[in-house]
Amino acid sequence: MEPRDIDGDLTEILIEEAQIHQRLAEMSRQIEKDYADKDVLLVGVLKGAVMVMADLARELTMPINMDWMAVSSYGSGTASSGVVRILKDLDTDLSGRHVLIVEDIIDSGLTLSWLLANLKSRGPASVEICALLRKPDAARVEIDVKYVGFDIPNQFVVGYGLDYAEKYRNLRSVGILAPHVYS
Ligand SMILES: O=P(O)(O)OC[C@H]1O[C@H](OP(=O)(O)OP(=O)(O)O)[C@H](O)[C@@H]1O
Ligand code: HPA
Ligand SMILES: [Mg+2]
Repeated sequence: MEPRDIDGDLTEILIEEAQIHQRLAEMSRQIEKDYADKDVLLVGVLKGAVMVMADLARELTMPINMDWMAVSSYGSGTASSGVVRILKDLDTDLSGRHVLIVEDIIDSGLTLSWLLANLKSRGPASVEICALLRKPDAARVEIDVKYVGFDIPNQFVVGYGLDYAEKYRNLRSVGILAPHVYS
């Protein structure tokens, strides 16, 4: 049987695994400084942020708490539906907590602007955002993001947690999905 090679579905590798880890290390040093005297709660946004959360959390040398929320707005397409649904809520009470949302990507910004407002309404001491990727040319809302890994072109990317129809999350690098896969 032919090997089923998912790399063949990419037109280009955008960010190699080593670059991701190097950047996450730099971001972690900044987070350690900024939260030197604070207990931080990392809130990972399922499912895309699983890889970022796992690697960022292990790179951080300070004590942290972790919790997860599942929201979905893309379903099995390549464009945001604009409607954010909570599929799983946090287990943690946010009152008085320093929350750092961990995301894989900010595309239109609709998911995070909704999530930010939702979490801020729960009485936390602070809420900031850490996102590995951001598409500046796709922004439909302005969001104040404290930690960003890479600004990328406005193309649909997969890998390192990011999916197309639930596939490609296990690629170690981030690449541009070939249009023939989804058109
Ligand atoms: O800035 P936006 O245009 O709102 O897009 C970003 C969001 O879309 C993706 O989630 P998705 O809905 O695909 O869920 P998933 O993480 O389970 O794949 C991604 O993980 C972000 O949460
Ligand atoms: O470019 C993307 N790829 C995968 N999932 C996404 N969710 C928002 N943008 C993207
Ligand atoms: Mg998705």
